[in-house]
Amino acid sequence: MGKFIINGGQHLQGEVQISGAKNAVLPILAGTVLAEGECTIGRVPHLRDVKVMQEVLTTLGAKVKEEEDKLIIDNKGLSSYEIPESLMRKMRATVFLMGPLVARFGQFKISQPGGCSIGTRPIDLHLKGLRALGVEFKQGHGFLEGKAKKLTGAEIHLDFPSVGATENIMMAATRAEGKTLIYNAAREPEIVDLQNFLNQLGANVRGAGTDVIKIKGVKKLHPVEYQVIPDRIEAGTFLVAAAITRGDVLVKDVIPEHIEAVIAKLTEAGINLKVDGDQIRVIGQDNWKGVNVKTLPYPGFATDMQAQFMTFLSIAKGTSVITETIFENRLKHADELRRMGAEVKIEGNSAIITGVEKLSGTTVEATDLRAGAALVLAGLASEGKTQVENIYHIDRGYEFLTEKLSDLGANISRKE
Ligand SMILES: CC(=O)N[C@H]1[C@@H](OP(=O)(O)OP(=O)(O)OC[C@H]2O[C@@H](n3ccc(=O)[nH]c3=O)[C@H](O)[C@@H]2O)O[C@H](CO)[C@@H](O)[C@@H]1O
Ligand SMILES: C=C(OP(=O)(O)O)C(=O)O
Repeated sequence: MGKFIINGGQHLQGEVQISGAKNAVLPILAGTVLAEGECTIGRVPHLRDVKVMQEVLTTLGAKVKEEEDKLIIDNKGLSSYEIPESLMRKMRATVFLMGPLVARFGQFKISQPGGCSIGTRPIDLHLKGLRALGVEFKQGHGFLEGKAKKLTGAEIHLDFPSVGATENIMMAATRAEGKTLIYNAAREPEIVDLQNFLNQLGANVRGAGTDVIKIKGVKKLHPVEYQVIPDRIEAGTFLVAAAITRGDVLVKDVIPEHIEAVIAKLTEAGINLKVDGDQIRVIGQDNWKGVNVKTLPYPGFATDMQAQFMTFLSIAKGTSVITETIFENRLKHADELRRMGAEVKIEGNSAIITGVEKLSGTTVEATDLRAGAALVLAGLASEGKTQVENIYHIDRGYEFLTEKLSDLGANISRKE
């Protein structure tokens, strides 16, 4: 298993280009199943999760070709609606295929996805929504089958604005007869991106970005070329990397409105940010102050930026409180940051952070994707050598991370 070796202390300088969004591309790739023919998806990041989705589509019978940052997916010959357990295990995002498969084949078979280190992550809201559209489920030992003789539009009230449930229901409803209304829908930018993609396929989806999404079912969808949005979490991570190393970095190809909550918190901490179109420049300085952060559904502060902020706040002046409200077990990075000298106390779903002057390099372990990113940031900011282990988690969500950081002057290398 690979590790990163980081010799901290460099001030990052230069420009960095943000890649396509992992959380946008995964449902969109699943959504290509809806259209019989060849879809070309652009700005696809080279990530482990994307590879797994490619493998899943190929297993279902699609022909997938890679051309630089494009994936060309020919779904004409799709012959299977069953995802093998070995692939389901590799990635939770395979659940996004429930909606598209039931819309195309009237059925699917997947293995029941488990939780992961950040929480139990049930899929009850996905199932509730699909059931309302007419899907009947059979759950067996380790598998979950869904079948619908016919999909019919329905009014669905989500108990929580789940991103994945909203996406699955949207995709299934594109081919349902009549109108579907999703109330308390998730409002994340990736939902808007999925709506734009589906509408280009010929679907009739309105309201993404608000908490009510309306879908009028259509008979047929056709293949398209589509480019996914830039990754707001990767962008946020680079903003923190620049600030924490007291650097001067221009983050390019970002949609600033997508990370307003992150920009607001960095600004409140005293970091100097200049937003200009689709670029954000961070001019780091020596001191910044602690701030309180509470993770919330969009447009609140993203849970996927929480770990990176814990690193940032661990060397801020004063005390900060981070409250994680989305996932029940997403503060594990605190243990690893403590090993690097951070002072973090966990109380329930909150982390109380007393800023220290500096962190010191040591060997730490990435427990999940963003925890891993937080440890890389800690390594960049700390004195001495940091070894981040289990970086396969980080490979799920950051394209060319060592290359991008090295180009900014970081001393980071990868050992397999
Ligand atoms: C691939 C992708 O897009 N992943 C993102 C997506 O995950 P994901 O779609 O899994 O996140 P959800 O919004 O569904 O989950 C949020 C909360 O709702 C709970 N829940 C969800 C579904 C359900 O049926 N029942 C239920 O109880 C979850 O356990 C969690 O506590 O949104 C999360 C929240 O912004 C992000 O952290 C993930 O990076
Ligand atoms: C939790 C994340 O992703 P996933 O839902 O794919 O596990 C993430 O991107 O931080």
